Amino acid sequence: MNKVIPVTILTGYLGAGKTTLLNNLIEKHQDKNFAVVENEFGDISIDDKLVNRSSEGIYELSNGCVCCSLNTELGNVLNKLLVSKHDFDHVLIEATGVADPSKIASLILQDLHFQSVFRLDGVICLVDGVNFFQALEKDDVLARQVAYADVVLLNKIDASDSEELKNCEERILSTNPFTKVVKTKNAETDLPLLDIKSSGIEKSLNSVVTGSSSKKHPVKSYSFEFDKPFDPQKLQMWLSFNLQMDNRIFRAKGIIYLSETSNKLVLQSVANDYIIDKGDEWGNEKKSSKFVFIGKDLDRNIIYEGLENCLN
Ligand SMILES: Nc1nc2c(ncn2[C@@H]2O[C@H](COP(=O)(O)OP(=O)(O)OP(=O)(O)O)[C@@H](O)[C@H]2O)c(=O)[nH]1
Repeated sequence: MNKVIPVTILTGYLGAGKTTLLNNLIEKHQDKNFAVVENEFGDISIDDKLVNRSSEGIYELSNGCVCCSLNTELGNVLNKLLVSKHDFDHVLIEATGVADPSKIASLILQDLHFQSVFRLDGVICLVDGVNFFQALEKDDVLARQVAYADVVLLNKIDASDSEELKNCEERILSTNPFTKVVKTKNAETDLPLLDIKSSGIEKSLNSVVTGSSSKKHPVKSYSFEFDKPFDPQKLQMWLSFNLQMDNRIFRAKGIIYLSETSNKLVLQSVANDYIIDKGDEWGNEKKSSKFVFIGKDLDRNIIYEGLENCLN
């Protein structure tokens, strides 16, 4: 297998509708050969389509998909899939109801071996429109799941009233202003959820209001824009310190403007890792850097001043 395989992570709190979405995606994309990685085999209601159980613990389905359980570390499971005889062109990982998706995402983004085989396509978070706020109060996990999501499906709209849904949507967007929120029943949507990487950080950052912040909850997001170019060394040091050593920022995205290059640089950070990739050429576009940071106990002014000190 020598093509780069997209990986989609499905997250969401217990019972939010992840399995429902997984089944929808498999049904809708008959052309794809999925490798589905689940926490526990049996979660997914596709048993009737099973045709055989291979010795490596990978289940082959009649539609060409394979399915295996996340019974050991994800790295081992992915390696097992890669060395298996099975051919697949997209990986769907259903993360456990209480998982922190950043751990999964950072394995794909940072592991040198996996980097060359997989690319993180997107993180889709299922939110239960009926009990979102109760789940939020229990712990940080749901806020983290929302913070990492490229798309949030605000599900079970049939069972929740419009006022409640409006509050949920506001809260989701104030936690993560660059996510896309789609209201769904049975996790059904026409919005493309796979191969969404191309929709880009840039577009999402452009829609973020500069300097926005959420209101009275611990997970906040702040966005910043700078017209002057950055000094690459200074910025690298600031990013290493704040993203790798300090645990308060748990998600960051950005477009970086350096005077040395005619291309944009794209920053992606999950958990304590970050990567900077070459983006499109600036062309005639007005050059500026844009960042969004999501995390807990963040101080907007300190971040702003820290970044300002890294300008040329
Ligand atoms: N009313 C309603 N029920 C839904 C909707 N979507 C899913 N459900 C139901 O909610 C229950 C949980 O859905 P799942 O898809 O299993 O949720 P999950 O996130 O995979 O659950 P866990 O794996 O236990 O965390 C099932 O009974 C679904 O049929 C919806 O939009 N409206």
